[in-house]
Amino acid sequence: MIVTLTPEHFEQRTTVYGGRGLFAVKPIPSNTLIHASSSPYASVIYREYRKEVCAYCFAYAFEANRGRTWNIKLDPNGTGGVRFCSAECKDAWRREEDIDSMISQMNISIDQLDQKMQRQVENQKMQRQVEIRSGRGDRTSSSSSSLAKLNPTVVTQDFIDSAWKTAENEEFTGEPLSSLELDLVRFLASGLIHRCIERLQESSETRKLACKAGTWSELLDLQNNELEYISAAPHVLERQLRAYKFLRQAAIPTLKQYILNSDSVRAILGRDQGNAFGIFEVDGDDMLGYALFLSASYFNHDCSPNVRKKRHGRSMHFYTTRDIDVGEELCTNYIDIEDSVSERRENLSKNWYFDCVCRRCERELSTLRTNTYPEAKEATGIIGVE
Ligand SMILES: C[S@@+](CC[C@H](N)C(=O)[O-])C[C@H]1O[C@@H](n2cnc3c(N)ncnc32)[C@H](O)[C@@H]1O
Repeated sequence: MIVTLTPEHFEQRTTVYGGRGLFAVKPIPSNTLIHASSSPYASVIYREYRKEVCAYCFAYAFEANRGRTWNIKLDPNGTGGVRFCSAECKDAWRREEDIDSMISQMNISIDQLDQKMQRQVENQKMQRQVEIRSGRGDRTSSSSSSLAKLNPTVVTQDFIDSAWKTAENEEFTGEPLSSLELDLVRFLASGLIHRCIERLQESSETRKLACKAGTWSELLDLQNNELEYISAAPHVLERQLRAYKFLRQAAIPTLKQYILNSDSVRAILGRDQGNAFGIFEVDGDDMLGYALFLSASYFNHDCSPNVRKKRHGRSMHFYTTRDIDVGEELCTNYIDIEDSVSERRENLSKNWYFDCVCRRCERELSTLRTNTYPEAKEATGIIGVE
């Protein structure tokens, strides 16, 4: 399926190295805005930043407000730490995002379950100490995860499927979620809420607003990196399973149907990795959270990119960095392109799970090989500097 993008400057095509990419359909001058992805489908602001980042436009208080937190709260009690930089942002968020108050209700529910888990663990610890002191308990912990029991040597799709199937029948137990896991729960909830709104209000005006972020089928059309990601970082699966089980327990009634099985959650998680963008300060380096912008997920990476991205409030904008010819692929950079070729390739392989095929890598690798093995150049005649 081809996603609807700003059609004026480019089209989506299959690349020679596999997968899809965006190609210029006409000459484009440098510094042209070629695409704006107006709102994320799923997003989260990290817990530690929630009082300092506007929930709607992602403005960072430390940039604009000289180090103070934002004081326009979602409700007078500051429920869920959701804050805004202005009354306009609060209104827009309520109108466009918090349809039927779903986000507000989910935030409250997540916080309540988290607090309940914290209290339970405190009580269990106290109980245990009493038992140990009175000689009735031993000092070893009996908790072990279902994942540890499966103990894979190589992660396969079967292994992942079976871990998720098991989780579908398990209650959330054990340690309370870490901040990272709670952020993941909120990220998943925001995506599921968009999906729910799309279903609930298919014929209304509200749906049009909600769909600024895109549709569920557009999300499903993104590249799914579940196997690559879990193979590279198997420990992450446990974090995902815990987030899913917690979410199932915390979900408000309207969301329950989307998490009875794990399909929807896995669909979002599989697209998160390899497609999500960091939400950075506009003019700084702090990463405040992350977001999935569906229509912006077709720019491939190049170590000499011809497109740069810049966040404008809630939207992600893409500009050409030089004049572009018809037929050229439009690429951004996913990583720091000041790094050496080895560092870049290691970063892309470890964190993005692909071997970069860009011309700059090819050229620099070639130089590296020639310098390391000069005889290779003589033998083949094909390795050399341009
Ligand atoms: C954000 S998606 C880009 C769109 C993707 N090509 C698709 O078909 O959906 C990132 C994925 O594209 C591929 N990709 C992007 N840049 C690449 C590059 N320079 N070399 C090889 N593969 C690349 C990788 O598979 C990567 O995980």
